Amino acid sequence: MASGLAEESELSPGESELAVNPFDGLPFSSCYYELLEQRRALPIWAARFLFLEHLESSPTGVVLVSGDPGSGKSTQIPQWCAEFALARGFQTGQVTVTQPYPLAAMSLASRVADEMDLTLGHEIGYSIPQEDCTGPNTMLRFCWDRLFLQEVASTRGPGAWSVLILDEAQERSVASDLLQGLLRDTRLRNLPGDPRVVVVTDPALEPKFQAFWGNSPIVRVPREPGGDPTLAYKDTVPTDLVEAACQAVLELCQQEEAPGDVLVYLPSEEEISLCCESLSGEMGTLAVPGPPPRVLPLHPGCAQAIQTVYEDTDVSVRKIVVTHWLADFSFSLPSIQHVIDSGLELRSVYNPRIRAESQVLRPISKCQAEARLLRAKGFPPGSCLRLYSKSTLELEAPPLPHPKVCEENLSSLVLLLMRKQIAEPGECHFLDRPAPEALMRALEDLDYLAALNDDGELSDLGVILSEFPLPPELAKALLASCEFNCVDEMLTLAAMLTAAPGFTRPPLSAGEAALRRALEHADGDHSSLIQVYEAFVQSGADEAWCQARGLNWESLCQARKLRAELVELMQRIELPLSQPAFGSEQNRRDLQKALLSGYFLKVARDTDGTGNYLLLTHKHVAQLSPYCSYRNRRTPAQPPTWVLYHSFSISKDNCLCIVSEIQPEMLVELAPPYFLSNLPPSESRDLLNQLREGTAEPPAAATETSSPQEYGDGCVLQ
Ligand SMILES: Nc1ncnc2c1ncn2[C@@H]1O[C@H](COP(=O)(O)OP(=O)(O)OP(=O)(O)O)[C@@H](O)[C@H]1O
Repeated sequence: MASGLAEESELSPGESELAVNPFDGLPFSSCYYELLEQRRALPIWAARFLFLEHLESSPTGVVLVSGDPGSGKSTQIPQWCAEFALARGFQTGQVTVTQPYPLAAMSLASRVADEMDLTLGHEIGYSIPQEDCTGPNTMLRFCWDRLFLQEVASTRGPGAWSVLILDEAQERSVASDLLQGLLRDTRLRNLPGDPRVVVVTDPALEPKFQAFWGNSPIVRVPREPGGDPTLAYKDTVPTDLVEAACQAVLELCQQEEAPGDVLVYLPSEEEISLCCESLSGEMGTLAVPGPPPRVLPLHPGCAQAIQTVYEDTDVSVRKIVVTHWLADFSFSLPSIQHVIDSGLELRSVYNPRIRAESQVLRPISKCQAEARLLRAKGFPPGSCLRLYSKSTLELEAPPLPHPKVCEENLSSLVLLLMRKQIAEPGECHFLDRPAPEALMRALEDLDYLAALNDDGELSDLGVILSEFPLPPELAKALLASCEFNCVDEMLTLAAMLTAAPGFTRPPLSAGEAALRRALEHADGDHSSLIQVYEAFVQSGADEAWCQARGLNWESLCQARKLRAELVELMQRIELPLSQPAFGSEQNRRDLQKALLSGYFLKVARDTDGTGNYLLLTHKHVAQLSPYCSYRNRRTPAQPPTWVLYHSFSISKDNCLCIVSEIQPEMLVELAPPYFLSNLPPSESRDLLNQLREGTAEPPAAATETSSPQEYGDGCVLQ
């Protein structure tokens, strides 16, 4: 086994002056030994040899690891697996660690590179959307799990691996569940190179994974000794959670006997921002000895700023970290002494019946509540204030986190699964089966998009769609843009819809609103997105330019990277690019056609001019989102009758987001005929069928701007 290496890295400078790093052959730095001391103090260190033994001899090739948050699983297991793989000469490739959140993959790679005394981007790397920080010599890679699933299913990525670590399996991300489902029947021990799989979880999920993985050995990390935090509940849930959380933080900061950093859990990113704004205002005026506390947000939008939550440059400054579900398991900050837990989470849940997303505010699971409490454990023990009652937790909280596979739109994942099964046909065992309706809906949507052939198998078009890191309808629109000669604009749109989907934040000031209005395009929200992107690039990707317009600079930078990635992908699979033509009348129509080729499932019609749009597929009524550019037009401009929308949300309001006008004739030309026949009976469907049969009078709006023959060139890809 790899114990030779494992023992070697236990040496300290006094024990061996000549100890060299086995991964790069260089002597260890003093920083390595400092971090080694910290690593040895982690609860998981005691389980090191047991883990390596099981990794060597597991009869199934799979090892389960279960331990509390902060016990050292995410940082130590990958290093031990790298030692194991090195001892076998990395015969079948690198060690890959999947993470459910890109931010965690990035942050862990940086920490592990330091702990191993290696270079980030060389021996240690990470792959997250729009950022591949790896090199030809990368032997340990942290990867967003969805990206890894995409790599496994398609032709991209490094292919084989020596050890695959599925970390944070208790988060129940769709990709992690699916990867386990695909791997369960793989006889790892019979594969070339004898690869290994490690599944890492919180103890609450241990029985479930143990039952799933049969007789695979399990390593239980002993719980850290240390006092339990004092736990307090609120009798009633406060009406204003942000205010209650701020109040609790301020009270803690004024107590001299309660030093230490504070972790605040709120339901959503919006509340995190409000809380940080409010606390930052208060901190300057707080009568506390020493420097004012530092308020830090922690959510997926924080990107590069993430390391600041770990930095300990000045221990005399108290840190207040404000976060949500992201830090339930993935971010362990040892300096935390106090936790304030709102007990709620805002999650996006997909309803396949009406193809709608809704933002659901719901109680966190008991398992998450326990993980949050444990953040305040230690010497001396800290405190945890739950902004809810004990009976709320006992009666309303589910025992375990919800499996995401039961809450997401599955069309992308079914596409990848079908792609994978072409190469290796077999069954996917679900840890929890998605509702049959969700799977059927996903298959139906893929069929309409022509991703399936007559036998229900993946078509050639489906294979190409699965190569794109985009939802199938957007990938289809991008492919259609090759037919309609507007690839340049559709690339921008695909990148913007994915990374920076629009004007979702209201402008803050009149000046900001005026600057932003200048970016709105007469043709609707999709063209506005292209216009915003082009203006952003022209500004030299200037952060101040974005700020002045209330635009998210980081999202726009992401969009730029994604666009470049998509261009590369198009070139690799030899799809044609086109010259920019944004703004011309021809380009406007081409863009509409390409969009409709992918989004014909998302069309709505205002039947009586009141702003109530009837969705064609579900007879559901919705309104334009308050941020839709058509809503801001001065009278007498009327919102369009027929629209195509990017998403439909049924949370606070019933709204269509990112909307552009279309002509029904175009829909008739571009949607598959059987889609139109399958629509539920409505006046709109009758009208479309009449148009198809050539028996309808074109609506006035359509005759004004377009002639029927303009829609004659149907999408060949269909
Ligand atoms: N990016 C980082 N920078 C600095 N320290 C870090 C970083 N990531 C982890 N650590 C530290 O490493 C230690 C072990 O954390 P680790 O993430 O390995 O625990 P874990 O058991 O995986 O917990 P979790 O389930 O919360 O991820 C903790 O003390 C943590 O503060």
